[in-house]
Amino acid sequence: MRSEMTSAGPLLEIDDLTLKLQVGGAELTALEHVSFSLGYGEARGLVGESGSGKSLTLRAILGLLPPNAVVTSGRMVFDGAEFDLAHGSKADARRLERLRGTGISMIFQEPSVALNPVIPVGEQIVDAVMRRDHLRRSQARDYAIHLMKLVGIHDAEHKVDAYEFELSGGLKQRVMIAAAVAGKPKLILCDEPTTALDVTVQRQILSLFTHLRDELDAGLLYVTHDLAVVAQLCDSITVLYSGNVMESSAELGSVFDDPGHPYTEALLRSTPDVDRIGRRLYSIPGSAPSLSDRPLGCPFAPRCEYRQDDCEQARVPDTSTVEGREVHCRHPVGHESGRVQLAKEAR
Ligand SMILES: Nc1ncnc2c1ncn2[C@@H]1O[C@H](COP(=O)(O)OP(=O)(O)OP(=O)(O)O)[C@@H](O)[C@H]1O
Repeated sequence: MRSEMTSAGPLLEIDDLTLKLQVGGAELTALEHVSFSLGYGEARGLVGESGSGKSLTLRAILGLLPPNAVVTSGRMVFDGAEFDLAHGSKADARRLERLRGTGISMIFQEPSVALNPVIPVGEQIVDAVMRRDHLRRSQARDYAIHLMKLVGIHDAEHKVDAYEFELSGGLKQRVMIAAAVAGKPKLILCDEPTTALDVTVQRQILSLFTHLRDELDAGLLYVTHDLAVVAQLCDSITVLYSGNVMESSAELGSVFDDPGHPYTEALLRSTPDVDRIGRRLYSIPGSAPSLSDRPLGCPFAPRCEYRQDDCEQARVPDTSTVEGREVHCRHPVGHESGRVQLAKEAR
């Protein structure tokens, strides 16, 4: 567990982020009162099924939202500097822009989207280095080659002059990781960076992240739907469902051992596990609501095995703390006798 606070507080704090999307004349809520924090050097998994609002959360942090998105509330503190995400001034937008690439970097799911096809990949890393350090171009190139080696590109002296179309998917992703760390960011946002890769390369990239965490001491906010990835890489976890935080904890192990929210418990049960080979994998019944069809009460209630009448009456409780972590549920798993045991047996 490497989560650390400085006396000034965490590296990143997101507080009460609510985001609406204008779609066909309607205003749809995509994120509702989302809050979490990340310590210096900490890796937090931001987890949830497709459409739960993970990418929009990252985009809000970067200030790169789609044109039909409106942040109606939200405050961000990054490395001691405060940003009003809802009513940010032009000066705030310029401060956020300055953070991109130096204070905060992003690694995307699909590297081809982020890499420029007509500029050699090494040049793109050099540009990122020079945004941060006032080096001569030849020095920046040497540093780019060093970074390419750091991310496991063997013949970096040659690959530095290659174009992205000449590289395999795994190598492209390594180049993008090198470009993302070139500006020595304090925070790296990762949006499912291994999803587009085959399983063997996925594993290599994940161990690269583990290695880089030791080298760089950067905070990592890692978006994924895969709890096995979170288990390998992260210290802490925030579980999103339909734009709401369901459960959030600085202690990943405690959530995996005793999930507090029925949704977290269902996600864990539906994660493949080598110990359970041959046993049928649980799948959560039904599907997540669309933005235009969010239920009045807890959004997970229609799929929840433990739902009670009051779950469908009003939104999820604002805060409910169960043993040091936030669980936004009226009837958390383990709070009623026998629940934890039942959940464990089911897993
Ligand atoms: N610009 C947009 N206009 C309309 N709807 C949008 C827009 N961007 C995102 N959405 C919707 O908002 C919801 C949250 O999207 P988001 O991309 O954040 O989900 P996600 O958790 O990252 O999903 P995935 O794992 O599939 O990438 C989804 O229902 C998505 O379809």
